[in-house]
Amino acid sequence: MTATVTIQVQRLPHAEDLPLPRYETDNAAGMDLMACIPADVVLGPGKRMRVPAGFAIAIPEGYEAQVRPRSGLAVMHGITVLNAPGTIDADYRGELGVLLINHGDNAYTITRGMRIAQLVIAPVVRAHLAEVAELSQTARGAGGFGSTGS
Ligand SMILES: O=c1ccn([C@H]2C[C@H](O)[C@@H](COP(=O)(O)OP(=O)(O)OP(=O)(O)O)O2)c(=O)[nH]1
Repeated sequence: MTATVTIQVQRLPHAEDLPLPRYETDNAAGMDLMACIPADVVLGPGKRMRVPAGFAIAIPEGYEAQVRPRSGLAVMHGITVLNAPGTIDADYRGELGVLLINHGDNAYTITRGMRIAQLVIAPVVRAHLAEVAELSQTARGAGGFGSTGS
């Protein structure tokens, strides 16, 4: 059984004709985000842009939202989320933005209402940092970045 949480959403005036994000299948983890742009935008190879999503949300304390790429756009056109996963904080009340980048070889046209990314709601654990002079020993120690081979 999947946990659910209620999130208040405010549709912004420039998004009145667009649907709110929704889960496309019964068990989808992410709600698709739409491009809330007034007119088509051509994203050239290597170019990036902040695409407004047309709404703001109030995430309950203890949760975050993550802006993640859509695999279809990535595999077919090289379009992805530059800062994936984008972090939407529980105390953010501004319009959600999707930072898209074109890693493909061709220009890609983003149209109003196009589903450009997905929003995943996740629980947050906050850390209390306890400063110490030395950390506990482990077999790995400081090994990382390929230390175990390929
Ligand atoms: O993909 C994203 C990432 C962030 N945000 C919004 C919500 C988030 O809560 C806020 C701040 O994001 P982040 O902490 O990643 O940005 P920052 O560069 O550290 O800016 P700030 O100093 O405002 O925290 O911007 C988005 O709309 N989309």
